[in-house]
Amino acid sequence: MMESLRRRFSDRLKKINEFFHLLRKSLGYAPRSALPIVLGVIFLDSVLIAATPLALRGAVNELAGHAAGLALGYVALYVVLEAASAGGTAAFINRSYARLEYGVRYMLTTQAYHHLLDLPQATYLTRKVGQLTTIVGKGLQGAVSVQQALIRGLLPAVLQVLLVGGILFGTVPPTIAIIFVVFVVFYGVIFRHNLLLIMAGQRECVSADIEASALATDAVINHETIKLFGAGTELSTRIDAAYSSSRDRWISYAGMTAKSFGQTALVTLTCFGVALYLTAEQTLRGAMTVGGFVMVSAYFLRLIEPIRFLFGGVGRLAGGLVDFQQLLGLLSEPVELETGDPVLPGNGPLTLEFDRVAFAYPGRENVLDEISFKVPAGRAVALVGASGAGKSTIARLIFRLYSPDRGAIFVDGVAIDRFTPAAIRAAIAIVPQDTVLFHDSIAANIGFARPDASAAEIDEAVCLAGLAPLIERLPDGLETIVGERGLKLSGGEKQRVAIARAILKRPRLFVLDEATSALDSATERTILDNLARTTAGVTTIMIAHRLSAIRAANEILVIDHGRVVEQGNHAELLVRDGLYAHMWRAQTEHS
Ligand SMILES: Nc1ncnc2c1ncn2[C@@H]1O[C@H](COP(=O)(O)OP(=O)(O)OP(=O)(O)O)[C@@H](O)[C@H]1O
Repeated sequence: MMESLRRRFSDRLKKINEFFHLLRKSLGYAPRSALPIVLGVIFLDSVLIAATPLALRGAVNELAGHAAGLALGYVALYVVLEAASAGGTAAFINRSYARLEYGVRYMLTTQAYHHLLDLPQATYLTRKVGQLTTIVGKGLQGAVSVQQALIRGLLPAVLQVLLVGGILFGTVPPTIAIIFVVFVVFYGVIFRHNLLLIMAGQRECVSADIEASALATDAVINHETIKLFGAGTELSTRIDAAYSSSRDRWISYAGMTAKSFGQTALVTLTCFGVALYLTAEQTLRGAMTVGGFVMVSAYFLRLIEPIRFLFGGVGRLAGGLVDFQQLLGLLSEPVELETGDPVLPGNGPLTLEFDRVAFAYPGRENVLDEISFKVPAGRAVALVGASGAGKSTIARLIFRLYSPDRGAIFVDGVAIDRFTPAAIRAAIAIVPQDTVLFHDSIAANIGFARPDASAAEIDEAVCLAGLAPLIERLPDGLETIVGERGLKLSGGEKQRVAIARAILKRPRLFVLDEATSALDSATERTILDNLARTTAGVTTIMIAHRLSAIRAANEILVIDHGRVVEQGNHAELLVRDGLYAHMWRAQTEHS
């Protein structure tokens, strides 16, 4: 019994701590200059609101006593206080609050997107893009709701409760002031209880939302594949199911908030009724003035407003906290480490060395097993082998998208983990196996490799990549927009954009991962000749299935099950009559 009480108490304490932690975090995103101004104006507004019923009481009492001069003075004061609060401070709060809110939106959006871009590759392989963007969008809105509920709901309510409480204790009989305290305490207890319950309900709704929108975004991204496989109906059914589960959860959540709203309305009305009854009774007995009655009723009515805002805001606050919590979770995921030297020394072609490198993707068997090889500066080395042998994985390790589990990789004799990933990536260019382009112009997609490149340099890269005939044919030339992920270009055209981009970068190490696999033989020959000229003197790693594309390499490494099983130039490997010779015969015999 004691143990279960202790556990319940510590659970509660944990939840309350978590709640305050989130509140503190959300305030952390408020611009420093805006927050004190907003808080100052809210304080002033609360003082005005608390003082107004006092002036009203004075006006009613003096009117009842027919003291014309004093009565008019109180009426004037009442009007001025009302106008100052309703017109002046309220407008100023809106204006200064906008600076705060948009400041938070800016800080959080930019921080969230910088963070997403800095997350390691592995994170993207386990999450859907729609999931990440929904978390950012909802989290941002959540932080704004939390701030709003706090700064425009909770804070004025607390300030007014304190001020009104103080005034009531000084001006009306204690029984009435005690009703007020009972009201605030009941209110507080229900508020806290409901907030925790509603947060739990919201959490379920939000995760259903994120799941549904991740599924829908994934479907939209893959719309072409869905059409090609006639899977539209199946996907629509799954999207329907996901959204209907989210709808059902939101409906039951709305029931929960309505119940909480009902409870608080009951407490408010009961306390209001009892307080007015007691005040009326005291007034009839002559213990209070009519002005005092009007004042008490004005205080309760005035308190109902911020309190209603607060209650109406419980759902928003709870929802905001849950969404914001999800975003904070994402923001706390570790980013790629940027420790190490930010620049690679020298500027010539790099030497590259793999020394007994072993690597496995998380939860998978070893892909690379004790791989060792060396590429001297300015030489071209080809990696060949069966599909899934681990060739692209070697490229990913060079780019530091992953780190070896054992062994080490060196550039110019220095271990690559001595440099930041950005430093390594700045020195290398890749033509990847699958080219994905930005929804932008061809020029922008090529220039992306080197934003300071001149138009003449982009034109040169376009020619070397064999893109010139295409550009001439297109009405908008280099300014042609390539569509979502480059969908308006053919596979071979996209690949040539990627080649132009890599050429423009003028790297110290080229990685060509199936760089010409989507091209016809004649175009491949021309581009390979151009590439040979461009990469002459630059260290190059070529990965290819079509052996004709790499036969000129200085050295060819045959990879099998994550190991280098043969090594030599084309002629040497043919003489050796091993796996390479077998692959070569298989390809030439069929052509
Ligand atoms: N992100 C990943 N997570 C888990 N396993 C992966 C991941 N990427 C690749 N693999 C697995 O690692 C192995 C090697 O993949 P890799 O892409 O290096 O092969 P490859 O030799 O380049 O193949 P291909 O010639 O078909 O491109 C494959 O079995 C693949 O399924």
